[in-house]
Amino acid sequence: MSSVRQVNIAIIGAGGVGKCFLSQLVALAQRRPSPKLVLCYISTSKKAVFSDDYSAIGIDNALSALASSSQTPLALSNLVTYLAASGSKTVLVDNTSSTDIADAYPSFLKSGISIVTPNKKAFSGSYKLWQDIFGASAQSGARVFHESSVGAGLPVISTLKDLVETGDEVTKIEGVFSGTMSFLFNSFAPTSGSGGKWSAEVKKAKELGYTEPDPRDDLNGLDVARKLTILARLAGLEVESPTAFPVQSLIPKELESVSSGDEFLEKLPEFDSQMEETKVTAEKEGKVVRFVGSIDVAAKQVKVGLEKFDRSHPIAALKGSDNIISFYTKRYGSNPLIIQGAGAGGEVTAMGVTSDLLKVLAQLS
Ligand SMILES: NC(=O)C1=CN([C@@H]2O[C@H](COP(=O)(O)OP(=O)(O)OC[C@H]3O[C@@H](n4cnc5c(N)ncnc54)[C@H](OP(=O)(O)O)[C@@H]3O)[C@@H](O)[C@H]2O)C=CC1
Ligand SMILES: N[C@@H](CC=O)C(=O)O
Ligand code: NA
Repeated sequence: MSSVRQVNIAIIGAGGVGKCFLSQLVALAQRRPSPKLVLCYISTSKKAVFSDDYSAIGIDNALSALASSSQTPLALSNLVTYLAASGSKTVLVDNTSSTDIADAYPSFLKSGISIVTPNKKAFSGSYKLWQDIFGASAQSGARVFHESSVGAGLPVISTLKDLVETGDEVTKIEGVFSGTMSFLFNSFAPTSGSGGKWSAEVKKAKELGYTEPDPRDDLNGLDVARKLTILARLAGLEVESPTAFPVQSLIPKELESVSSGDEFLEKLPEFDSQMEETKVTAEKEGKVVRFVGSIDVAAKQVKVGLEKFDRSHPIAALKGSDNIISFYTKRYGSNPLIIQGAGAGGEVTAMGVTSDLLKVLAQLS
């Protein structure tokens, strides 16, 4: 039986993923009355809702409370102090892509505050930050889970951890790791038919909530590089950063210095011919082009970029925002363990965050 009666929840970020997480939290609180989940803090980058006595913010009214609030977010060091002083077990849910918040994870964890997040920045930042995060967690007992930082809700991180922790030897990880890139190439260069214009598909991917807040973070290959950094570290490689290995960018050279994501999207149609050329070159060989990544654990090599595939290849045949991730291991031999399914989108990403929250609750009890 649970000894913890109440768990405080603090949420930062109420965008595409954050809103879906909130609705999953409403359902979770209804399904599982114990421990009582008390939302004591919620913020976006401009607004916040919280009170000195930690009184519960109605989870189902949190968005309207945020919209009408005149409070501004606490500075991160003050948020650590505020949450640590509540006297209850607390979980921070970081639904942003903020590097500043990621850099503060060790402080939250040292203060006993557990973290669940789809934000890749902390786990793909410097190797020192990685060590500080897991060191702080081991020291305080606070938990940290980040399933949705790779493959959205797909069980990619938990599977890799299980393989490693049960003593299997992971030799290679490869596949399609970006929901945005999958969607873009599946619709721009389909295995049959002609496909849409590159810039129009990029705009659609953003509207569907698949891209990073700034879609250039997807198109420059860094989002995939961040995911591979996380997986490589879990597989035992001390990768220093997502720029420590070759990463192909799909940003036209002429747009590299554009200042905002909006201006980038506005100008992108002028450069559609560049991606069209790449597509036609592959078509002349009877192939399609796809954006993939791989980690060769033995050779300690990680790479991210475009490759050509036969139309019958499982990577060429993906649909929508699907990811496909193959784990080659000693136990699985030449037939890899394969995980496939939607790799982006609010609901499936929030599902990974909610299931991480359940893991924390199980371990706090
Ligand atoms: N979308 C997807 O399919 C997937 C997303 N992820 C990850 O989930 C995270 C969220 O993505 P998504 O919901 O799509 O992004 P959105 O841009 O839709 O939402 C981001 C939210 O975070 C808030 N925010 C940003 N910076 C700060 C800050 N410094 N302090 C407080 N709040 C902040 C924003 O507030 P404001 O509006 O005021 O700026 C906004 O509410 C990202 O890390 C992303 O990589 C992971 C897997 C899949
Ligand atoms: N922008 C990312 C979101 C999930 O990590 C993607 O498209 O995969
Ligand atoms: Na995942």
